Amino acid sequence: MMADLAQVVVDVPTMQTNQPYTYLIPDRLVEIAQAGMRVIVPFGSGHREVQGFIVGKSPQTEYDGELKPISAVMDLNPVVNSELLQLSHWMAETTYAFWITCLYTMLPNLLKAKSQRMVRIIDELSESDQMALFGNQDELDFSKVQHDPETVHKLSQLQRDKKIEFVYQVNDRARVKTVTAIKASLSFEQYEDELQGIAKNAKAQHQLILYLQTLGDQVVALKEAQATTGLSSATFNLGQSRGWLTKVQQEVYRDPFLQISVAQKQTLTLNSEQKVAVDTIDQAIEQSIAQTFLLQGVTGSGKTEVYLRVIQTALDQGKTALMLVPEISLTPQIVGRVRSRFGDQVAVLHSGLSNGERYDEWRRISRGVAKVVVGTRSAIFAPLENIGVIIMDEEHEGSYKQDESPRYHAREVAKWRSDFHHAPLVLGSATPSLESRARAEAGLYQRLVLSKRANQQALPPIEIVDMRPEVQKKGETNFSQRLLSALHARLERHEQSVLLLNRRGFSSFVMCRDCGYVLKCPNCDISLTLHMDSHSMKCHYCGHEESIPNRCPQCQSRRISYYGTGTEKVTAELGELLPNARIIRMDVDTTRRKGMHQKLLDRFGNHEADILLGTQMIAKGLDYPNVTLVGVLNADTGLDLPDFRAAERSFDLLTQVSGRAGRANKAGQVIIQTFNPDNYVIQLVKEHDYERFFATEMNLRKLAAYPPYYYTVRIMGSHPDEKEVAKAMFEIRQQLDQVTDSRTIFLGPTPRAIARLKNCYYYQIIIKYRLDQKLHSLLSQIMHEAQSKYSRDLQISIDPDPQYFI
Ligand SMILES: Nc1ncnc2c1ncn2[C@@H]1O[C@H](COP(=O)(O)OP(=O)(O)OP(=O)(O)O)[C@@H](O)[C@H]1O
Ligand SMILES: [Zn+2]
Ligand SMILES: [Zn+2]
Repeated sequence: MMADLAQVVVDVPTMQTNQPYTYLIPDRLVEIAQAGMRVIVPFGSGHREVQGFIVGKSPQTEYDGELKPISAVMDLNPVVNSELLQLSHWMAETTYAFWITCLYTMLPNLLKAKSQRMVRIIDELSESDQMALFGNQDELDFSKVQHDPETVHKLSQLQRDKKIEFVYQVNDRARVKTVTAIKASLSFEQYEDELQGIAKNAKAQHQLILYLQTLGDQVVALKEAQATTGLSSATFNLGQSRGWLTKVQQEVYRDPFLQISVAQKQTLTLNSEQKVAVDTIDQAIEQSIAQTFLLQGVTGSGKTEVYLRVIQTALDQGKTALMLVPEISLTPQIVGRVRSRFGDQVAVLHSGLSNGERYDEWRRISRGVAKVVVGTRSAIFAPLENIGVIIMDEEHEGSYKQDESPRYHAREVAKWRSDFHHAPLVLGSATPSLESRARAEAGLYQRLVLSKRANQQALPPIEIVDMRPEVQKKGETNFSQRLLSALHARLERHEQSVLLLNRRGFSSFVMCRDCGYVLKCPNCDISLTLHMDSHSMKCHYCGHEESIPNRCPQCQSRRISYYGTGTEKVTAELGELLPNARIIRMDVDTTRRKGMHQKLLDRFGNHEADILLGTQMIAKGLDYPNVTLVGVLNADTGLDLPDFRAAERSFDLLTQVSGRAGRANKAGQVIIQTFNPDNYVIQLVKEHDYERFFATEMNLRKLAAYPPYYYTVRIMGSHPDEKEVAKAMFEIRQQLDQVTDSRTIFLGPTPRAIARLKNCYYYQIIIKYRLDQKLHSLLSQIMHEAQSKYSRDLQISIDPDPQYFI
């Protein structure tokens, strides 16, 4: 027999089912079914039905095996195009994720529909069957009875007798939003005739006709027509009954821009460095070259303007553009800028959108209506065709890596799409990740430098204030004399200040308040993490453990304590010190409600407050001309986190926040308070010297065998029983030892920082390697075997290039 076959990846996320299954395409679906569509297929035993994706079709083939047919198709057009289909497969391979999970990751939530299986009567049933099964209805929701074996048995008998059939009601949650709209039904002359026929005093009818004459072929939302004419809905209803107009349902897109204030449109003349950058990237766009550029520009150097110009070039070439930002709430102004330049062609994708808004934006993109996409991490999967350029702003940000499955890094996906479309990729940052900077050093990326601020001013001078004498003099305080008088001066000059309270790693480590000493692991030179559950200090790398000290090992002070303090407390302290200052506090609590983030920033932008005090969320992307002072209350918290990227992250954060001062015509100043004034990170931030930081940090990474010299992978195991997970992880370690390259380095297994979470114990192995041909397939094999080899409750996950080691 000849038949069309489809390869289907089913929505059963286990390793055993992580491959396409072959199904028969029934005759009625042959014309419809295509790769990239969602389908319903029978799977396993009994009446189980699952959703899946067609990932491939094979033409008419001889087959004699027992193949099951696809039950239903959920889409009329593919929801995943062939590029994204290939990408999903690559991603599943490289991130050790299930293929089905990767496919869903690419789609808006609303498309993750559940289907409902209904039983429908097609021939008359016996009175007793009718009543027992269906009552007065002629349909039955199968999920309500599927666990009752007697009913199921009865139903399958009836199905065999062709008395009933199974149908699928796809409860597609994807709902298109519509509004009532009107269009004119008559020609201009016909309206003239109608005008003759209405009474002179029927003013409203008169006006309606005149309005309809202006419409031509336009379809106008009823609301809008009412607003324009000032006529009531009764008048429009009358017009409809007289045959003057027709009402139609018009599809609308929910506007996700309501929250975002659109910045003024401005035309800037590029400075010479900007011009070189734009010209170089333009050339790659025009010649379709998949070159990666590292746009390394100091804070306020006008990177955004470069992005906007090259997006314009892509559009001029009839292509599209994709721009990623780390978190819309971190870079709220950028969306406004893109939108003001490119208007309705822009679609925005980020987690702050409702599911409906997200779905609408996604449709605008896949239909080719939106040609520019701005969005956060998952926007990298935007179904744009013919991409001309991909941009990643703040490319060093950790949020570009997803920390749940699939554990992809948007930068790697961007690279893949850049290759696919032969389009350049632009990585922009004032503080590039060491990985990217090193690749530029090696010539893999082309480096473009913006060394000066766009406003022609110098970067703001940075002053370091040693908090140890301050605290000794005045006792516990968050404000040095120096910072207070600088704040005072700003109040008098009606200028604004930004204060950063660094909460990174809050309370997780122990520091001496007298000498700044931080407890470190004797083996790894990485700070120990406080574990309240076991009342001890632990190293997350080698497992070293010691008790929480009472006295500082360096200066014997008793003032060694958990370090950290909250924004609320600090705001109150500042309120007492500067009673006349108007302060806006910005942290997770004050920005929890939708739109609050933007509201607070707008208030600050309108100078309704003098001081913006907040956590990391205020450090990036803000561009307010009146801000002339930036204060960092506590530079230390991030410095000694038990993570080899701790120094890099601190350097980034301090540089970024410093960059908020003096961005327009007024000069800026920065004050950084610290208990570790001699720390190299703080010193190099003060010098605005990213390049030296890069060189210094590279040396340390080389010595300690960390990225970018080595790649890292983390294997994580969890189980409700600690013995089980430990045993499995030690076995995995042995398995790795036997096969992998001798230069590959293993750390662990060790318990994780939060060793017990949701009643599961977590152990990890960290692998550092340079070239290891066998490692990838071995790790895939470990994933495959985990569920069959060990107890069912053991969960194994593999994270390539983990961003956080805590
Ligand atoms: N060629 C130019 N001439 C005048 N002003 C410019 C020029 N280019 C950019 N600007 C202005 O300089 C300011 C800083 O630019 P932008 O915000 O793009 O910097 P950035 O490099 O993205 O900085 P950051 O990394 O700190 O966010 C903006 O207000 C922008 O309008
Ligand atoms: Zn001390
Ligand atoms: Zn250690």
